[in-house]
Amino acid sequence: MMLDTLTQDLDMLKLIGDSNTQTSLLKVQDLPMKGRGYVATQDLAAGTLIHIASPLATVVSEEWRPETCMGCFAFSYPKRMKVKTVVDQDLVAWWQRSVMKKSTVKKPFSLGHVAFCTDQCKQNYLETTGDDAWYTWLTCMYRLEHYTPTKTTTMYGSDDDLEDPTTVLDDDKALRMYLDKLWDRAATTTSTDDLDDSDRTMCRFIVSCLVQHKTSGTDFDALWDMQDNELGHIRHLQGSTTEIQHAMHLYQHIVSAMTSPIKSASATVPVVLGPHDLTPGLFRAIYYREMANSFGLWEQSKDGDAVTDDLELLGFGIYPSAVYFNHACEANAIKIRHGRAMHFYTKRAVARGEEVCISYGNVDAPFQERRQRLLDHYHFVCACTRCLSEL
Ligand SMILES: C[S@@+](CC[C@H](N)C(=O)[O-])C[C@H]1O[C@@H](n2cnc3c(N)ncnc32)[C@H](O)[C@@H]1O
Repeated sequence: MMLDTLTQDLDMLKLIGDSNTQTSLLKVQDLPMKGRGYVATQDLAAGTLIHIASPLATVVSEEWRPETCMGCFAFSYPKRMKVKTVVDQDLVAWWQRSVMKKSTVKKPFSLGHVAFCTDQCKQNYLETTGDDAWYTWLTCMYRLEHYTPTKTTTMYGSDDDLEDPTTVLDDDKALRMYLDKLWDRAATTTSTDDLDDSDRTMCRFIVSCLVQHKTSGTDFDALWDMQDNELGHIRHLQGSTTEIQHAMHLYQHIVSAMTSPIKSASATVPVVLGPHDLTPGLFRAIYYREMANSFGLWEQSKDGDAVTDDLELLGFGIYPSAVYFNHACEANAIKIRHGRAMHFYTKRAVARGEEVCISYGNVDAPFQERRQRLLDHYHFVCACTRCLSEL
C-alpha cells in the first residue's frame, strides 16, 4: 500500500498542529442520513496524512494485560511486558498530601498488570497524564482489583420488577424519561453478580474516563459532543431489560469498588472518586457514547497495515477528534495506529467537498451481510454510496 514515509508524516504533523484540533484539511458537516461527518476542505492526493487523533482514554483488554504496553500498545506475547508499575513511595506521598494524611504502605506491591514496554515509554506516558491523573488512576485501578462484593442484596427482586419499556420505544422523550426513572433506582441498589473479562475491561475503561473527568475536565468536555447511542442501543435490543440491568450492574460495581473501605495486607487505599464523581448520568454518558464511537486497538501486523484475522484486539479507546469519520463500505480513508495515536490517510485522491470515510471493520461480505453486521454492531442502516448502489 502506498503511504507516506515517516519524514513526510512528521512534516504533515507540523502542518496539522495539535492533534485534537480540527485540521484545515477536514471540516465537520451535516450529511444526509448520517448525522455529522468529515468532508475535505481541499483536493487531497492519495496517501495524504489528513488527521492525527489522540485518545481521551484507552483500556487494555483484560486477557492481554500482561503482554500489552499500556502506553504504546506494543504486544509481546508470549513474553510479558518488562516494566511493571509498582505502588511506591511517590504514590503514598501523594495520598498523604492530597487525600489521607495517615496513608501507609507496608511493602511496595505490583499493581496487577499495569505494565509498559520500556521505562522511556512509561515516562512518555506520564508526561501526557500528569501526576494527579496518574495517581488518581492508579488508586482507582487498585480499588477495582481488590474490591470483592460482600453484600448479598440484588438490584431487583426479579426481572419482572422492571417495567416494560416496549410501550415507549418509539418516543424519544418518553423513553428517556423511562430510563431516567429506572436509573434513579440504580443509585440505591446493589448487585453482586460476577463480572466476566469484557465487563472488567469496560469497568476499567469507564473509570479511566471518570478519572479524566475529575482531573482534566476540559479534555473530557469533548465527550459530550459525541453521538449518544443510548436510545438507539435500547431500541435495537427492543427494550431488553437484561441489557439495562447489565449496564446498571457495571455501574453498581464501579461505585462499590470506588467507595468501599479497602484494606489489603500492604495498604489502606483512600477514596479518590467520591459518589458525586460517579453519578448514573455520567456513567450512561460514557457507556453509551463508547458504543459506536470507540476504536479497537489491534495488534499490529509486521507491515503495519491492515487488520487481519490472526491479529488480537488488545483494547479500545475513545478518540474525540476522530469520531466524525463516518463509515463507508468503499472507504476513501484508512486509519493506522502509531503507538496510542491514530493516523488517518487518504487511500485515493479525494476531491474538495467529498465526504472522507473509513471502514468500520471488514467490508468484504455481500450487501445483506454487511448491512446486518453494521446494524448489529453499530445500530445504523448504512447509507454509503456502495450500499445505496446495491439496494
Ligand atoms: C462514530 S459516529 C460518526 C459521527 C456521527 N455521524 C455523528 O453525527 O456524530 C458513528 C455514527 O454515525 C452514523 N453513520 C456513520 N456512518 C454511516 C453510514 N455509512 N450510514 C449511515 N449512518 C452512518 C451512525 O449513526 C453511526 O452510529
